[in-house]
Amino acid sequence: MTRIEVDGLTKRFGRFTALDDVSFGVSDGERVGLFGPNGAGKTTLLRILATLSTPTDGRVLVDGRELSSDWAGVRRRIGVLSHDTMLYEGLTARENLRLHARLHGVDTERCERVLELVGLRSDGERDPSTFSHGMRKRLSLARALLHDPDVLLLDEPYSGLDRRSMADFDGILDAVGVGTVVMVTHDLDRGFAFCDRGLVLDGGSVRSDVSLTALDSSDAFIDRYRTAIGLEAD
Ligand SMILES: Nc1ncnc2c1ncn2[C@@H]1O[C@H](COP(=O)(O)OP(=O)(O)OP(=O)(O)O)[C@@H](O)[C@H]1O
Repeated sequence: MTRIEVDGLTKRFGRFTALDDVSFGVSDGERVGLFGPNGAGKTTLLRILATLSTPTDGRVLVDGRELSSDWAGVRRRIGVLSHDTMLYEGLTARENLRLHARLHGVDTERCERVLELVGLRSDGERDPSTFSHGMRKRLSLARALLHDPDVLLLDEPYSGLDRRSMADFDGILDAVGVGTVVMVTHDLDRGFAFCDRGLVLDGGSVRSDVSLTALDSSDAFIDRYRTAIGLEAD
């Protein structure tokens, strides 16, 4: 089953084309990494999938629902972890989650479940401004998971995390069992380990669509990545 269909997506900022006629599908349960150099268009693409930005041309369907005509229906199916942690200062971690739960019509009991999932239950009464970077990321992930989404969209989930926290983060995602994940990352090794498939973007276009499960090492992927963006493979 195709969860996400991206069809002829173009995004222009004034005269600048950030995404140029991008098309691909994401199957149910697939973990897709969006890779590419700075300015490739990765975040622009993820923000459109997340309904945080609208395309200039083309369309996106999630479970057959067109994003532009059923914004709220699509939004209910997706969880988003972006650079903006969307946490309110002055509220405890638990209060932050409860506020989001109320705003999105989610049973507040669910807050305890997601705090447990991300390993923060015993820190629920703390102000997130006193949290480490990794803890704040996990709390943001808890918020993204509150409404039990079918699709998770993650923008640079590993940035600022040490290797152990990265592995913890992957472990949480495995435990949560969200089927379909689209992740932007610059970490080719980590992306290779987590994702089934990698789309390499450059200059607003998909340069390569790589089955990561078919490759036997991240080095093989890094070679494919370098070739896709016009760098010589080692
Ligand atoms: N709001 C905006 N107004 C004008 N240009 C923008 C805007 N947002 C993005 N761009 C441009 O679109 C291009 C793609 O940006 P985007 O953030 O999607 O790249 P990226 O692949 O995520 O890069 P990075 O790896 O550096 O985060 C860049 O050249 C960027 O300057």
